[in-house]
This record gives sequence, C-alpha cells and structure tokens, in this order.
Amino acid sequence: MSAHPDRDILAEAHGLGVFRAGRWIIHGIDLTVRRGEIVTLIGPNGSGKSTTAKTVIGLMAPDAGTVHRAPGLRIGYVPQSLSMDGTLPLTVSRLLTLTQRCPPDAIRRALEAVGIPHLARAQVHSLSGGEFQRALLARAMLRDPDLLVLDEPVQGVDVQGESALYALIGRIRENTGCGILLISHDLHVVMAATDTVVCLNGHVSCRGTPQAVVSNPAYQKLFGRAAADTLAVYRHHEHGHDHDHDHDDHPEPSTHPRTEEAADHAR
Ligand SMILES: Nc1ncnc2c1ncn2[C@@H]1O[C@H](COP(=O)(O)OP(=O)(O)OP(=O)(O)O)[C@@H](O)[C@H]1O
Repeated sequence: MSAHPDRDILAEAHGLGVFRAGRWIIHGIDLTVRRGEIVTLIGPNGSGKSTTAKTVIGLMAPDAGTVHRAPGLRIGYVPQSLSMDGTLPLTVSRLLTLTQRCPPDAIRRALEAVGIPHLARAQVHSLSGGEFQRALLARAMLRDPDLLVLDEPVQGVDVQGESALYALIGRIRENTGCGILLISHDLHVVMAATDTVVCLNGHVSCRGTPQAVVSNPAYQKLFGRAAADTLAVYRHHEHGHDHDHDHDDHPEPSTHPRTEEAADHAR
C-alpha cells in the first residue's frame, strides 16, 4: 500500500441502497476498491452482488447513499451474461472491437495477455467456456482500465480452468496495477486469490481478509455446510503454501485485516 491510501481509492460507496419492486434489494453497503487491490463480493444467488457492482461503476443509480469514483476513472466491465446470437459469424478480434476502435497491435497484445493469441480469427461460438471468458477479459482490458469489474468470470469453466483464470486475474493486477472488483458465488478458489472479501446478503454480512471471513460466524451462517468446507480447504491451502510465502513474493493485502459485522437489519 502506498503512503497515500486515499489517492489510491478508485471507487468508494457509502450507505448504498437500491430500491426496486417495493423492496431494498441492497442497502447500507459501504465498499472501497483501491488501486492494486482485489476485492471480491461473495454471497448467495440474489444477494445483490451484481446490483452492488453495477451501482459502484455507475450503470445503475443508487436510491440511497453515495458513490465516489476517481476522476477520469477507466472501467473495464465483464457482465455476468452476454447474450450473443450463436448463428452470427463473429471472430474473436471483432468481438473485441464491437464497441471500441483499436489498432490490430492492441488486439494482439490483449489476446496475448489472456493467453489466447492463436484464437484471434476463431469464431466466438466455437470457443470453450474458458476461452470465451478470456476473450471477454481481453475486451475489458483493451480500455486499459484502472478498475476491472468481473461479474462471475469463471462461469462455465471447469475447476482447472477456474484456477488458471484466477491466476490470470492476479497477474493482470500485478502487471497493470489496476484495482479489481470480482463477483463470485463460489468460495474457496476465489477467496485464495483475494485481498478483501465482502460477504453480501442484501447488506454486508461480514468483510475482511479471506482468513478473517471464513472464520466469521456471519459467513458460516450464510453459507452453512459450504462455509465449513471452505474453511477446511482454505486452512489446507494456507498451510500447504506457508513455506512459499516466507519470501515476499505476494503483495500484502492492501486493506487492514479487519472483520466487521453489520447490524443485521436486512429487509
Ligand atoms: N430491476 C429489478 N427489479 C426488481 N428486482 C430486481 C431488479 N434487479 C435485480 N433485482 C432483484 O434483486 C436481487 C439481487 O439481484 P442481483 O442480480 O444483484 O443478485 P446477485 O447476488 O448478483 O445474484 P446471482 O448470484 O444470482 O447472480 C434479486 O433478488 C433480483 O431478482
């Protein structure tokens, strides 16, 4: 973390609330993403992860609270789903330039960065799930974002592919210094790759480092059996990697290792 943490803030939300169809689908959410930090929103289906992310980046207007974004902030966003007509001929290169103009060299570099330079001319509908997610990531990176927002980036990807994608996301953070807001409802893989986990259930149930969150009763209550499994996996993971982490080859988490329980006033 730099000596000027406030200058590193890319986006910050206070007391965020979104009211739809007669109810608060999220409320009272505080969230900060800093340069070089990976923040992961986890929570069950319908817990408000996508709504929170969309509000933070300005795609949705909040009905309560405030959002501050750094002036001139460049955002790369990979939405949860992208409906595409499978019959439409569309190459990967063209997918990358549908909504933005960029030179062939930039396309090549973006595809290289996500490990699929050989697929530039492939048809999008022929890609595997993992290749498609990588292509979407390349598309978001073409904007040279300060803040990369990835809504369920590993959906449709097998377990091995998942780890590879999270490793890639970690490398993107290290190589570009961007901040990353990740959304996920899977637990252990994403948590290991994260600085700060925010556990949502309409409101913030708990937050902190992955270590702090997995031990938090609010997290365990929200995820039940899956939480216990994560705890076991995470401890195993941590233990298994202790010796590697003696050398300072991983950046320190960029937020304080705190665990915070919000008042449980949901709904
Ligand atoms: N425009 C809307 N009008 C009414 N309800 C909405 C609207 N948008 C979202 N919701 C509801 O708000 C809740 C939160 O939705 P959101 O997509 O943010 O959840 P999520 O945590 O991302 O879920 P998932 O894990 O299933 O992707 C859901 O119950 C959803 O049905």
